[in-house]
Parts: sequence; C-alpha cells; structure tokens
Amino acid sequence: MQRDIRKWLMKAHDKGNSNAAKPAQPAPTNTEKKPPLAELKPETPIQGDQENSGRRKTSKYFAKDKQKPKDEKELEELPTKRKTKKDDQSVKPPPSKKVHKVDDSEDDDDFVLLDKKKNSVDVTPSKKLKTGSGRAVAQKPVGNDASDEDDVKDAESPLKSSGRGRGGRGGSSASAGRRGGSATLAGGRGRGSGRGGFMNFGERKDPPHKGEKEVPEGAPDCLAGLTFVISGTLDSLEREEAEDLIKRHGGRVTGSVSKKTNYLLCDEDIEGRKSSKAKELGTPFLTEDGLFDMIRSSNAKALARGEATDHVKKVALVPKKSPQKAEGNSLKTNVNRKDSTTGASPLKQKEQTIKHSSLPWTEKYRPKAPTDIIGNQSLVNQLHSWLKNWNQQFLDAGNKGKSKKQNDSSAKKAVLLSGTPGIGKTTSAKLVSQMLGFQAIEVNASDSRGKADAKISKGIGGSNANCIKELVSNEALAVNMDRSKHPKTVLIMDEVDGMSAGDRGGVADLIASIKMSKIPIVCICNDRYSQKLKSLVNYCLLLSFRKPTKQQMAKRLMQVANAEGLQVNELALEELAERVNGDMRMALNQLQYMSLSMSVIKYDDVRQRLLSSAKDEDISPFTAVDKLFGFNGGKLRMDERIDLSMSDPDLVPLLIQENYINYRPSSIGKDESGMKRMSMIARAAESIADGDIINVQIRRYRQWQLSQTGSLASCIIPAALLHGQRETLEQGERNFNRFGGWLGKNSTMGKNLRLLEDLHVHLLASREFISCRETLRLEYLTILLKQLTDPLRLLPKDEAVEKVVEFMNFYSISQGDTDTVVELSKFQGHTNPMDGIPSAVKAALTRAYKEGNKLRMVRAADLISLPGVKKAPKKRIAAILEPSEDGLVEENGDALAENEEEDSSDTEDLEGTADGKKLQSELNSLNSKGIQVEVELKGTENSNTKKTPRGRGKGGSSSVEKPAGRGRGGSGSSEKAASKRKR
Ligand SMILES: Nc1ncnc2c1ncn2[C@@H]1O[C@H](COP(=O)(O)OP(=O)(O)OP(=O)(O)O)[C@@H](O)[C@H]1O
Repeated sequence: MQRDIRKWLMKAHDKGNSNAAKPAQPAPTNTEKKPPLAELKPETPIQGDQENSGRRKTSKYFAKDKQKPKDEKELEELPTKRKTKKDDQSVKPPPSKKVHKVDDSEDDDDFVLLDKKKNSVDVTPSKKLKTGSGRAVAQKPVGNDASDEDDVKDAESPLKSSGRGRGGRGGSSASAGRRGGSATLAGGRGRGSGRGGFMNFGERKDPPHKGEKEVPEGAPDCLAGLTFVISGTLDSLEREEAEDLIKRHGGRVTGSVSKKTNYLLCDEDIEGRKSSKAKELGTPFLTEDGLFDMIRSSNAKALARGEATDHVKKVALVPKKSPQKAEGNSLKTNVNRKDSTTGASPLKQKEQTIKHSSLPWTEKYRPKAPTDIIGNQSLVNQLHSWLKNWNQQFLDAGNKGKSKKQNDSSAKKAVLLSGTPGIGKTTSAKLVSQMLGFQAIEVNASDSRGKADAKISKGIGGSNANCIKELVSNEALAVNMDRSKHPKTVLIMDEVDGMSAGDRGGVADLIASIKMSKIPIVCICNDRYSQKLKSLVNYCLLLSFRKPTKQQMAKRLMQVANAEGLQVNELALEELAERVNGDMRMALNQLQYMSLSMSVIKYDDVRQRLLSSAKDEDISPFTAVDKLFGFNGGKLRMDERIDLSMSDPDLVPLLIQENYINYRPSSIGKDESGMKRMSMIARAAESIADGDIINVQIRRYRQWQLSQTGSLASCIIPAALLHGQRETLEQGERNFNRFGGWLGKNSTMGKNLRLLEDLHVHLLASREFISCRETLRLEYLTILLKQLTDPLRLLPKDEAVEKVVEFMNFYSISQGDTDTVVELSKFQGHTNPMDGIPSAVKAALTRAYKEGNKLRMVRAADLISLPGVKKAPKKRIAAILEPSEDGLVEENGDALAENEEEDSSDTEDLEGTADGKKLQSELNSLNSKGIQVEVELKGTENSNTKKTPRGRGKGGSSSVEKPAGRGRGGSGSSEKAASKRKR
C-alpha cells in the first residue's frame, strides 16, 4: 500500500478509474444462501418498474410522483399500534419459513473478517425480493412502551444523524470497490465482498436499487408504538433514510434486537447477530417493501376514515391553555414560587401574564426546586450536603465548645461544578443555595475578575475582585453575629475557566480567596481539565455534571410543550434532545423558536431546524480518537470518520499513533495466537507510515489537497483496523489514551540541539576543536564526559577540581556546557553520569570555577560588519570563555601568536544562525582574501574600545595552524592583551 500511495503521489490520481468501475465478479457466489429470501415472498413477482426503472424515478427523496397504494387487503392486517388499539385485531406470528436471514455483523462492524464478507455480500440485486408482501406480522401485542430505554440506548448509532450528504462518494475507486471491483489503491486490502478500496473504507454497501422506489407517505404516526431494528443493506433506501422514514411515522429505531423489538427490517439475511437474536426471540422480519406497504396502508385507512388531517398522534392532546395555568398543571415546579398570580387584581394578573409570556422559556421553566433538575440528582444532593455542612465545618469548628464536630481535613472550602453548557450547573447551585437559605452572589465572565488590590480596603466601589475579597473576608467579622438575622451568603463564581487575559491572576486570586473565605464558594466551569484550573481543583470538591439523557430531556420538554399548548411528538423531542447534544438551554430555546411559527411540531421539523447544528459540536482530539477507536468505531460513516480525524488534523494523528498499539481489535474475535492482532497492528503501522509520507507532502510542498488522504492513512485506516477495547500493555499504565509523545520529544530534541550548538561553538572558540557538531555528538561527547567527571570521582577533591577546571578553561567549556554534556549523555536505563560524585566535590568545583571568573573573560554575542558592504551582515559571535591570564602567560613563546589568534578568534568563532563552522569558514575565506573584518563588541567592561579594528586575517584559524604565519603588522602582544582585557 505504501508503494501505491507513493505512486499515487507521484502521478496524477486517475480520477476515471475505469478499471475499478467494472464489477470484478459478475455473478453472485453464494446463491445457495438465498433461498430463504426467495421463499419469503414467492407469491409476488418482481415488479418490472422496481427492477429496471430509471434511477430516482420515484424516490420521495428526489421526486414527488407517487404510486398508487397497493395490496389493500394486506394492509388491513397491519399490526400497528393503531390497529391493535382500534381494531383489536389479533396478530399472528409470521410463518417460520418467511424468516429472512440477515447479516448484521456488517452493520455492527465494518471490519469483520474478509472471508465471511466475501460470501455474504456478493449478492446481485436480482436475487432480492422486491415485492410488497414480504412483511411479517408481529408476534406479540404491540405496545407503545415509552420506557423502551435499553433499546433506545442501543439506538444511539451514528446512523440516525442527518442527511447523508455523501455527494463526494460516487468517486472512482470508491464506487468501484463497492461493486466488487478491486480499486488500485486498495491493494487487495479492502473489505472483500466487493467493497474494496480504502477510499470507501468502512462504508456500508449501497442499496442495489437506491432511490428507485417511491417512498410512501403514510398517515402521521402510523408506526407509533412499533420498534424496528434495521439490519443489512436495504433494497432502495440507505439506512438513514429508512430510519428517518420510520421515525417520521412515529416508529422507533433501535440498534439491537430485544424483546421490545417488533420488526427486524432487512432485505437479505446473512446470519448476523441481529438476525439470530431475532430468530431466537421470534421477532418477525420485515422487508423494505413490507415497510412501505405498512405505511401506505395506514394512509389508505386514514383516508377512508377521514383521519387524514389528524396529524400528531402521540402528542400531548391538551387543549391550549394559558401558560400559567398549563405550567401550573403540568410542571411540578411549584416550590417557592413567588410569582403566583393568585390573589392579585385582574389588571395586575394581566400584566403579569404578558410579562410572563414574553419570558424566554429557559427562564420561565427554570427549575424551581432541586428535584426539578433533570439528571445529576446525586450530584445535586452532594452539593446540598456540602453547603449544609459548610458552616459547621469551617466556622463553627473554630468556636471551641460550640461544636463537637471535628473539622474534616479532607473537606473542601469550595466546590467546583463542571460540565458542558446548559445542563443545569448554575441552576443547581442557585437552587440549592436558595433551599438552604443562602443568599447567592453571582459573579460571571462578564464581570472582570482580575487580581484584587493588595489592600482590599480600596475594594468597595473598586474592582469586582476587590469586592469579592471584601465579601469573603468580611464574613470573618460576622462570625459572632446573630446568624438568624443576617442571611448567609454563598459566592457563585460562574465560568471560572473563562478567566482570561482580562482577569489576570484571577484564578490565583480566587484560590487565595478560597483559603481565607468565611463563606462557601461555588465555582462553575465547563472544562474541569482546563490548564487554568490546574491548581484550583486542589482546593475544591469536584462535582462533574453529566448531560441528561435524551429521554429525560424529552420528558421535560414534553412538559414544557404541554404547558405551552404545543403539539409535539415525543420522538421529535428526543431528536431535538440529541441534536442539541444534551444542552437543555438550547433545546428550550429551539423549541420556543419553533413554537413561534408552528403549533404542531413534527420529527421532520426538528430535523430541518437542527440539520446543521449537530455538526457544530466542538470535540477535543481525545474525544475524536475515543470515537474512532471505540467499539462503535466500525459503525461510523466515512464522512463522520473524516470529520473526526479532521477535527484537529495535527493532534488526532499523533494521538492515534501514540495509542493504536493499545487497542485489541473487536473484529478479530478470540485470536489466541495473537497473530491476527499482530497483522492488524502491522497494517496500521504501515498506514501510519503512509500518512507520514503524505504529511510531508502537505507540509513541505503545501499540497493541502492531500489533507483528507493524509487523515485517511494516518487516522481512519489505523482506527478502522484496530478499533475495539483499549488495554494496558505495561503494569501501572493508566487505561486512557496518552497524549502524543512526539510533541514532547520533538521539543526535547530542539532543546538538546540548541545546547549542543552552544557547546560546539564554545569548543570552536577555544580553537582546540575543529570538528562539526555531529562529530562532537557522536565521538567527543563521551570523552568530554569522562574528562569532566572521572577525576571528580577518582582523584582527591582539590586535585580533581583543579584538573577539571583546567580542562574546562582549556576548551572554553562553561558550567552550562558541563551540564549539557551530562544531560546529553543520559539514557534511559543507564546510570546518571554524575552518580558517585560526592556533592562536596561538586560544590568545590562550582566554587573553583566561579573564582576563575574573575580572571576569565567572557565575550558574548558580538557583531561583525564587513567594511565596504553597505548593509553589513551582522552575525553573532559566540560567547567564548577565555582565561586571560593563561593567554598572557602562554607558554613557549607562542604567546604572541596565541594572542593574535585570539584576536582573530572573534572573527573565527562565530556562531551563525545554524552552524558555527560555516561562519568560521566564511571568515577564513574573507581573511584569506585580505578583507578586513570589523568587530563590534558588546558587554565590555572598560569599553573605551568598543570597536576594535582588526588586522587582516590569517590564512587559517584552527589550532592546527596556530604557528603559521600571521598577517598582522604592528600590533604587539601587550596591545593584544590590553585589547582583550578591554573586551
Ligand atoms: N438539568 C436541567 N433540568 C431542567 N432544566 C434545565 C437543566 N439544565 C438546564 N436547564 C434549563 O436551561 C437553563 C440554563 O441552565 P443553567 O444556566 O443552569 O446551565 P449551566 O449548566 O449553568 O450552563 P452554563 O455552563 O452555560 O452556565 C435553565 O434556566 C433551565 O431552564
């Protein structure tokens, strides 16, 4: 595959992909599996128009022309809830031979073993049944069990989301793969069974007659009370379309078969989990045509009875009431209600009514008692008991004798409520405070919450922070006051994770306030893991609020709808709850908005209104990786996978790379030998490597059009291969996805390179070293380390210190450089190079080195400019350490030469932006050409010679060439030394 990708990158992608477009396997291979399907509807011939009609000829999704309802008689027997209720018709179980075999393994997981797939999916459309008689009859009485919660939970498949929007899919390799061709890119790795090609990796097979049948429009809620499970590929509808159709007609769709399932909707049976469960439970199978008939028949019946206008069946059929009355009746939220209209004059009442009706519903239906809050009841209780015991814990405990209760050391003075927006955190805090008689003072993000002034006496009338400080500290005075007369106060700090630049020091100040506070503080945030709150969490009792379930939300929304006289379907409300992602505030707002233009709200209306909002969910890279790797990762549609992987195209691949090895693929079953898993991991690793190659193309050559391909290779394929259960590989490891280690390692590498560069420049400056940085790293570092540490370990203290300092001076090695040498020589699993050196020796070394500083000259970051060049290139000259006395008392009469060398060393020991050596050679060549180089010196002690004109350079500058001829004229050694000192 890697080769394929490379090839693909090198030449233009063959968009036509004509080869792939041809079906590779024309004939079905497993016709013997099909008889059950054939048996199912033997009496109805396949209709020509269904089989051969032009694409989208009659689809509701594309055109509106309708077919006549057919099979009226059969329709009479439909086991809908309405039927059951009205006609009290007994329902019969379907004959066993009519049971379809359905494979749902494909639905459940798109990465099942290939062989199985091969057998299962190569079905030609002609083998499928197209008649309308395939529906079966419910075996059990159909009840609208609203508490079908487990099923509903199961239904949380990604399939239920909005329209498919798969426009881009019909592309070359994808469609080819789907039809059994082997797309080039797939390299035989695709899913077998005609789905090959990684471009459509993980997608379900297309319905063979997609869009070719008319989708019937039935009586509203004709499927109410019926629960369906969809399995396999349907004949003309995509799964999502089928799901929509059912929901639109009041039916439920769940993810797995249970006792409450009325039908298993499928057009082919390849004996998957769902179908065997259905057989086990005796759940009837229903074909797509059967479903259509069911819907059509309801329509016909409704028309016959003149019920066509009876739209919403399962809505609250309450007559429209005045909001107050309705609210009073349906919502059990009367605790502490002060705005009761009873007893007021009619005028006043009217005013209040107007005022009340103009209120946003979020305010109007704000919970009035803690029990009205949906979800998180245990957390609300915890908050209640924390607040209730606060005074006892933190105030009364100090008053000896008054309270016998010991102050619990683990008790926190503040509480931090965290959770996504609109789930009732603020409401809970306020209600609990109110319930316990606390006066709540709320400070939120719109108030500036910066650091308080040091003197809080300035506070009143000053900044908020000052007021808060005043508030929390002034309570101290009130400790001895009569509490019954003075209301207790609680400070609610909302959106503490929103304290930003404007609230400088805000969190630190908040912590200080908590420490000194004499009143309870409730902090509220959305993201408890925010970096800003890292220290705050240590001072707070942490209560993490979860989103209410969609059933809980729907129930509450239904109460509100009833109170407002709005007719709305429960399914529609569940859809709304799901679309708003658990945000009750948004759900109420949306409902109110819709109520402005309609009094009957249907499932479709909700879908239409919130079509795009589900996509706006802001997910973290961790969530994206969790979803991709999760058990349901195989069920995700391709566009969902792309969305997830592109949610953070930098971090998601890193997280995938970091964690893929920890996943045990759900598709491999038991795999005792571990071979399958290994092979999956190998394929994932290969794909990640491909992703890297593509990523280089994207970054280096700005080939942004490859972004999706990059995501595919580095995220989608590895996740599709390995999604399943995460397990730990090492003891003590936490079973959570780790953050990508690459970032940290890359930054360490950058830091180490910088340090190495410094060391290198210093060594070059000593002119005792001429090699490049790489050689220094590979060959000299160990020797340097030995020279710097061995004496300290082996020799007596003084001798060792003297020797090492001498060595450091000789090679211009600073203390920092010593640390660099030690740091770069550390390796995991090896002993620390500084081990075994007594700390007294280390201290003596530091002292001795520092003493030498008095005599040592440090030249730092000097600039040079080339005369004759208008805009002289300025380059930094390395800081060098130069023991001045050594230089003066240089041995063997080489002092002069040495000094001259040192003078020119300014020019030689340059550290360019990247490589000192490059600069060095540049300067050498300049010097050899006789160009004079002027050096500006910085950091001089007696800087009367800031600019020291330099003589011509010599031919060479390295120590090897030291004795070589000097090109200098009159400057003597003493002058050089003086010049050096001045520097
Ligand atoms: N759990 C809930 N039960 C009932 N109503 C709720 C719940 N959560 C939110 N609401 C409704 O949404 C409105 C806003 O809720 P609230 O301000 O408490 O949310 P929040 O979690 O504090 O949000 P944020 O983090 O944005 O401050 C409430 O007035 C109420 O009408």
